[in-house]
Amino acid sequence: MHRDSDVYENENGDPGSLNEILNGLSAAAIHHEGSKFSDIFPLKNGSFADLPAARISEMMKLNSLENASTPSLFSVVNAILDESIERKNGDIPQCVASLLKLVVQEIEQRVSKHAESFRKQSNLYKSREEKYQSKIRALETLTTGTTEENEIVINQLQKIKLEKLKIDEKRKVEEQDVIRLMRQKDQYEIEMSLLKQELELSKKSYEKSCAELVTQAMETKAELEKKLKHTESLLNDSRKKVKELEAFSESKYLRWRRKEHGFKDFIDSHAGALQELRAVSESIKKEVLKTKKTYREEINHFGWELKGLVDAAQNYHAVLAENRKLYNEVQDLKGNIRVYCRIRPFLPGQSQKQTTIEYIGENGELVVTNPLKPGKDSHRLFKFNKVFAPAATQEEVFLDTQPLIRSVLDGYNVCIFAYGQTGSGKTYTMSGPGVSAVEDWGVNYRALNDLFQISQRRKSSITYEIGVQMVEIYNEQVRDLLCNESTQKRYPFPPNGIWRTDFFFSSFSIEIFFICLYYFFHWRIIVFS
Ligand SMILES: Nc1ncnc2c1ncn2[C@@H]1O[C@H](COP(=O)(O)OP(=O)(O)OP(=O)(O)O)[C@@H](O)[C@H]1O
Repeated sequence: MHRDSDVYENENGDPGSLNEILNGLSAAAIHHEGSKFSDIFPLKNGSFADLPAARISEMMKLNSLENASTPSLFSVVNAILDESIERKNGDIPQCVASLLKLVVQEIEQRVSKHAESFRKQSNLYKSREEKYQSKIRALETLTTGTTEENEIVINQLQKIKLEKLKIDEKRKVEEQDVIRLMRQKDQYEIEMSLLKQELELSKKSYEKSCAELVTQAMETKAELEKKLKHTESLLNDSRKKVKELEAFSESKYLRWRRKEHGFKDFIDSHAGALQELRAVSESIKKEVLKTKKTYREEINHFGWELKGLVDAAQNYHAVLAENRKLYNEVQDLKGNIRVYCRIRPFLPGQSQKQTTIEYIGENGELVVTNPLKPGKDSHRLFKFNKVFAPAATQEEVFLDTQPLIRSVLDGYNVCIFAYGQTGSGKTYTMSGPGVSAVEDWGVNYRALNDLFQISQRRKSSITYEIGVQMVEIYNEQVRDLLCNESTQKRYPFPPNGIWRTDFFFSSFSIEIFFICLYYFFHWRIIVFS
């Protein structure tokens, strides 16, 4: 940085003009390293208002204004004011005001410095003038000496006069400069006073707006605090409500979740069932179509069969009569009365060696021995329709009588007569040793079971009316075993008195056991239309 003494003297030690000084100041400012003013203030292309507050404060701290030239400082001030007037409607921010203040202070300092330097220079010029005046006087005294010396002195005087003239001219120029600078200074001072006034006004308006803002801020703060308290209380209430709602929604969520699962399962199961139903419906449709087709075919076929059946029904009575005739012929051939013999095995405790059975033939022959009689009489031959050996089962005995029993369903009378001495096995054969096991069932149970099964199978076409009669012949007396009244028990029985539609079975310790089954039936001929 140039010192003040350097500014006001040129290289030869002569004082420089004000323009040079200013130029020197500008050059010094321009070549100052890292603080070129045009870099700090973008006056032409940029905008002062674009400068951030941080940048302005940085400039203020760096003393960048000391390095700036005075015209550039004035340009800055003008630019700030123009900018503020144009953009901010006269409002000047605090930072800008501070900067302006600094700029104005800098200008004031410089102006005072310049005035001081001008005073010093003026004094210097006055002292030099006095020195030259004394020199002139000395020279004038010398002129009174020798002419040569006088001439020399005159010449020197001329030179000095010339120099003086030059200096006077320079001085006049400098005085003019000083006057100009003084005028400029006055102008600047006027501008500065105007600026100061504007600054004061701006400051006042700024302070006023600041105060207003502060009161507003206070009011707003109080209001906000009030609102904050209200909001906090609301927030607390809301939090409580949120917690309650959360708990409620959680429970509701769980309940809905359970319901959803239930519905889902229900829907899944129903969807599955629906699919199955659809599949079943499809198959049923197909089946229905198929059945319709089959039904149509069967109807046709049935029509033909019905026709045959009607023909057969018309011929039934004739066929039945023929059947009866043939059956009778078979019975005649076989014999209407058939006699079977069943040999009871030895009872526990009876000796096996005491048997009198000599021979059992396949064709119903039976040879018994009597060791008490001699010769031919010791053997006796009996002839039956069939002889059942001691090992014969209840079923084998029944199977031989079954066709005969079934013929009652065709309208024939059948009688099974069991005869034998006490303990020979009549009850065993007809009823059986017990009813709990089917294999023990005797002829009665098996016959009735068989007849009921057949009547059940035929119930769609034939209705059977079944009656039973159970009588006892004992000591040449015939008695009704199913009658409760003692007067009517003995033979002759009242008309239809012995027919019972109930069944009654019991075992009897009697000599002769007799059972007769008589089935009434009537045909019901079904005619299909
Ligand atoms: N085929 C058989 N196999 C095994 N045991 C039999 C057979 N037949 C009869 N019995 C037995 O012989 C005994 C007498 O039989 P059952 O009572 O049937 O004779 P019953 O002729 O009816 O006599 P009653 O005339 O005195 O009534 C019974 O203990 C019976 O179990």
